Amino acid sequence: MVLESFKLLRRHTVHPCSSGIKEIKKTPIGKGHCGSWCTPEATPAHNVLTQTNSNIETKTNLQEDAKQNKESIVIHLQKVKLFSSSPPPQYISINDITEADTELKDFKPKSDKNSSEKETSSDEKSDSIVEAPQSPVPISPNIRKKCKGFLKYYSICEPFMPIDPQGRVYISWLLLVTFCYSYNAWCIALRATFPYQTPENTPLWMTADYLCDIVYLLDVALVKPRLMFLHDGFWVDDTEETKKNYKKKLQYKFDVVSLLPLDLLYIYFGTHMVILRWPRLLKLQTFWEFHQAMDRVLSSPYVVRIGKTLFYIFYLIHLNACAYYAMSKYIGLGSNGWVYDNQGNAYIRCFYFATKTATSIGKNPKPEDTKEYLFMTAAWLMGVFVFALLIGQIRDIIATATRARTEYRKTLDGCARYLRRLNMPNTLQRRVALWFNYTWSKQRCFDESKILNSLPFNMKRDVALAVHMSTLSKVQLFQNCSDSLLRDLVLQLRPVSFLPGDIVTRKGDVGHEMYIISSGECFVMSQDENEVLATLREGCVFGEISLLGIDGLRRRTATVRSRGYSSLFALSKNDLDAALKHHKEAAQVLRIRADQIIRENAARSAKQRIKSENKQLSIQTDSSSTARRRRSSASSGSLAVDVKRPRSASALSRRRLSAVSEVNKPSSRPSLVSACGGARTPLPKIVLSGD
Ligand SMILES: Nc1ncnc2c1ncn2[C@@H]1O[C@@H]2COP(=O)(O)O[C@H]2[C@H]1O
Repeated sequence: MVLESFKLLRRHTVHPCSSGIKEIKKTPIGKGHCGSWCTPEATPAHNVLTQTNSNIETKTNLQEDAKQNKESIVIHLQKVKLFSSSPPPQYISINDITEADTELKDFKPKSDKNSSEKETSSDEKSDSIVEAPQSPVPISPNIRKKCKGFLKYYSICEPFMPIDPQGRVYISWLLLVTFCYSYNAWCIALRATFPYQTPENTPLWMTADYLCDIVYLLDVALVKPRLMFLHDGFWVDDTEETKKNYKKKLQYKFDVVSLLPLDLLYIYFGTHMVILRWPRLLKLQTFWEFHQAMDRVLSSPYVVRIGKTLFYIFYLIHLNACAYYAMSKYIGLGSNGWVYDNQGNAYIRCFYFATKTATSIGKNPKPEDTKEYLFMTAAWLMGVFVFALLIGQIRDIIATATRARTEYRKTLDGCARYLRRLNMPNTLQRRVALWFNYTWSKQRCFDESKILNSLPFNMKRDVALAVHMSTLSKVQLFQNCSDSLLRDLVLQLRPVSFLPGDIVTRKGDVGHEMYIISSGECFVMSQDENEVLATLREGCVFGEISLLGIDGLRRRTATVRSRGYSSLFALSKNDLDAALKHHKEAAQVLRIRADQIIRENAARSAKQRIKSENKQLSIQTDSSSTARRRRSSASSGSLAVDVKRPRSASALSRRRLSAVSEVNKPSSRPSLVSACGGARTPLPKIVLSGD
């Protein structure tokens, strides 16, 4: 019996708050309406059988024998849900199991043979299928349909198609609703106060009004109820659920009230009572939603933020202008020096007055009675508090937009001031300024890690990988090693830049970092720095020999100079050691390359030593033979015949060689530019570059 119950439970997991088996039919199992992995069961409204493949059930305890103590047996079932919120572990008594059994029996006659087959097959599948994670952004229905051009906007008209809240179609719709909202916000106050609605143009105004109302209605009835939403980390795209979700929101109530047909009272009051349309102003949330969406989507959201703040400022001035006109009309147009004198364009004159009172105190028409004094006080207070706030907001937005540049300027100025105070040479000051300029133009920031630190580790790594991918893909060291080496190292790489001629590593220094060239070129210089041994380009690695400590070698084996402006990634010894500990193959590659370079350098210096020894030897032979000649000529006296002694062939060739080397020897240390011209591409086998 117990075993049977277990089998039963394995096949039909009863959700702890299951309300009835009949709801199975309602609940789509597996993929949702639009193919995403959000099942309505993940929403709070659904207390139905949980049959997702992702649920792993673990039986933890069977307390006693079921046959003997049927009612006291408690099976502790802990449901571990991988991809949805897990309810607290439940203790289901054997009664519950029996209930489940009966529910199943009730269910079986209704379902046909196929369905039971389906169940078994879905059971089998549940063991084998691994649930794919849902896309972090909802898959836009119009993208799925691959509609092109204007056709994709058609999807919004399909009544059963869920709408992606981040998609372009929805944002376009929000733009339309926001336009209608702005029309209402501006025109209701304008028409209610100024005499711009006349019997002749009333039909035009009313047509515009009702077109906007239609948009409002469509928004409440067709669009908002189909908006996908996030629940328990899943995008819910079941239209029943999206509808329920919308109805639960406060926004729904405001949207419905905003559609109140108070304008039916026109029949009683007349069409000039435009103020009856005030509920339309309650759709403010859509206006905000539009700006939020634009803020998310646009590459420079500062424009949207400034636009929104300007909208508020102008709207407040507009309301002030309407109030001023209404007040003037109430007191009597042109009846005293403060009120509007009914001259010129009424709206422009009143808007000008409202702008003046809101932004300045003094030099305004003097109020003459209590009402006017109250109006002016309110206008000024609004100017002082609200406008100051809004203008401050604009300043903040601009400051945020230019923060990185401001910080860069601050650092540069601080550094320049410091060098000037210490009377540092002008050339050094110029170099520092150049370095700042170059680093800023390349990286747009000085500390990359500061920006990325707020991200979770894996995301930070992905961002760093994406940013540096173009360079890292050219590093041969990473190409032959496992991907995880790249992932391990990418966050440890520190971007550094060098100016033309800058020394990156100096021969004989203790090595603390190795480098990967991101852009630019570097020269590996010979011992006397007269010759370029190798030209390293994008993707090349250098500075590793002293870090590997081969044969106890901890010092730099060569001086490396930046040829022009160059950007490198520096990797510290500790980070390299940590990475190589887990990536033996990379350690091997580096070691082989280092060995090869050491051997090449040793061979080269041995050759040079022999060459210089030979030179010295030939100089010595020459000088000794001259001395001998002098001695012999002195001994033979002036009458002695100067007989030339034949020289040995080796001495001759040595002399010729030394003559050649004298010709070839550069008169002075070559400049880097001349060295670039004759740059060799040495060690073709060992340079770790993409090309
Ligand atoms: N002949 C060479 N060809 C290419 N690279 C070299 C050569 N000699 C030295 N290097 C590189 O220059 C670096 C200088 O610092 P390291 O000795 O740490 O590591 C050295 C090598 O990576």
